[in-house]
Amino acid sequence: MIEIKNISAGYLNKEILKNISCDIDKKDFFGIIGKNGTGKSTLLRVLCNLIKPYYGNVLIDGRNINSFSRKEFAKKISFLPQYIDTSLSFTVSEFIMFGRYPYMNMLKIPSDDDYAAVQKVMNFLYIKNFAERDINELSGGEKQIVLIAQVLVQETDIIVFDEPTSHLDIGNQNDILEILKDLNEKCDKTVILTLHDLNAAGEFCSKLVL
Ligand SMILES: Nc1ncnc2c1ncn2[C@@H]1O[C@H](COP(=O)(O)OP(=O)(O)OP(=O)(O)O)[C@@H](O)[C@H]1O
Repeated sequence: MIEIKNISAGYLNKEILKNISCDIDKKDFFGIIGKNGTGKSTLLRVLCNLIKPYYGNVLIDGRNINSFSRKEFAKKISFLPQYIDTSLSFTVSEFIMFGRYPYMNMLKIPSDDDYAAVQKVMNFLYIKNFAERDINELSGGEKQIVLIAQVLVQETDIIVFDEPTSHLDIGNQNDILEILKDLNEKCDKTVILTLHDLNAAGEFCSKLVL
């Protein structure tokens, strides 16, 4: 259970979110919709502890998110931002492995468990055949699935996506949303996402906030 309590937040002294409260249940496929620039990404950043609110709190299972260590928090909640730089050259399996950072020791050498987790996610998303390809050679839709793989390999109960279907054609949008729905229904993940497609939001989300 996530409780967003009376959040006011923004950038420098520009307040974007004013007194926002809502509860997100463990089983929710929770959609956030709204016009451009209304603060959807800002709310996700607050939820993922990337920016501090001016006022208010976010609690996960009754615990204030400020009380988690970075690694502890990264095992609880994973986040796929709207824009992510994939310009550096990595193979798909190397790129997915970055998602295992909360489980690695100071030397950052992947363990057998880390390799097994990457394989498991690639099997789940049917992308094993991409494993050795350079991430920059993939199409937009293929890359999006690899980004989701990196989030999943973090093995958190809560996954947060900022517009996971933007820039995708309708077929790919649907495929991605079906994957997220499976994660929610079959793998018991709490899914929180922003969407612009109101039809898709209505079809897939169990709860929507505007
Ligand atoms: N890093 C930042 N520094 C300063 N202002 C920002 C920053 N990020 C966003 N903003 C401003 O905060 C407001 C809300 O932006 P935000 O990205 O949260 O909106 P959004 O609802 O997610 O928009 P969109 O649907 O276009 O992605 C906008 O006015 C934006 O210009």
